[in-house]
Amino acid sequence: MDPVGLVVLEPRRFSDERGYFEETWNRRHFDDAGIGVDFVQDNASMSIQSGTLRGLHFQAPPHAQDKLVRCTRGAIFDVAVDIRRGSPTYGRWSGIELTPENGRQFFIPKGFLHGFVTLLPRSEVQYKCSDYYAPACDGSVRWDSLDIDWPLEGAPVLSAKDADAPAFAGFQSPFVFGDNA
Ligand SMILES: Cc1cn([C@H]2C[C@H](O)[C@@H](COP(=O)(O)OP(=O)(O)O[C@H]3O[C@H](C)C(=O)[C@H](O)[C@H]3O)O2)c(=O)[nH]c1=O
Repeated sequence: MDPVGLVVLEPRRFSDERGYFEETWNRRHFDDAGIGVDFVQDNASMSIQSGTLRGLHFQAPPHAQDKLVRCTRGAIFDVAVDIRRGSPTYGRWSGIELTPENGRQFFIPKGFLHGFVTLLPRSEVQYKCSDYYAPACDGSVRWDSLDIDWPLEGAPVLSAKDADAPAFAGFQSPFVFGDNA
């Protein structure tokens, strides 16, 4: 059972002999789907090597972030883990391959860990956030301390921060299921 709250979107793509056009973000589509969210910050990251793993991260309340993630170059395997205490899917993960070709976007609400591993060199990820960067609220969990099937061939490329992240065992989540803090 996939964690409740995660949404995969595939914006409509208008193709013609020049290529394609798509609306990558339209607030009406979220409103129509009953997802009330205001994004305030766009992020982008590029990872030189395939097998680069960024995560698993979250921002704690009062600056928790909903995220809308897409891959604009290369390919990534994007992962979200439910860390809302009391959730029927607490600790469960869901992963999806995002590429410029499939055009898929992954909506990850507050209360989830987020991370991804790149599947091709020089992969670029762009994602919208519903709150500003708040380093004092930044949190992380070790990428390999959950039963996530990362599509990796060997050890990932990690930042020092991610290499030293605490394990999920004993993690005290600041999120409560049903509390949209
Ligand atoms: C997230 C962020 C970072 N920074 C600065 C802080 C560092 O000096 C530098 C690199 O940050 P970091 O190593 O945390 O970047 P990632 O490892 O890609 O982390 C991100 O990747 C995972 C997958 C996420 O979902 C989060 O958005 C975020 O944690 O950018 C900023 O200035 N603003 C920001 O919003």
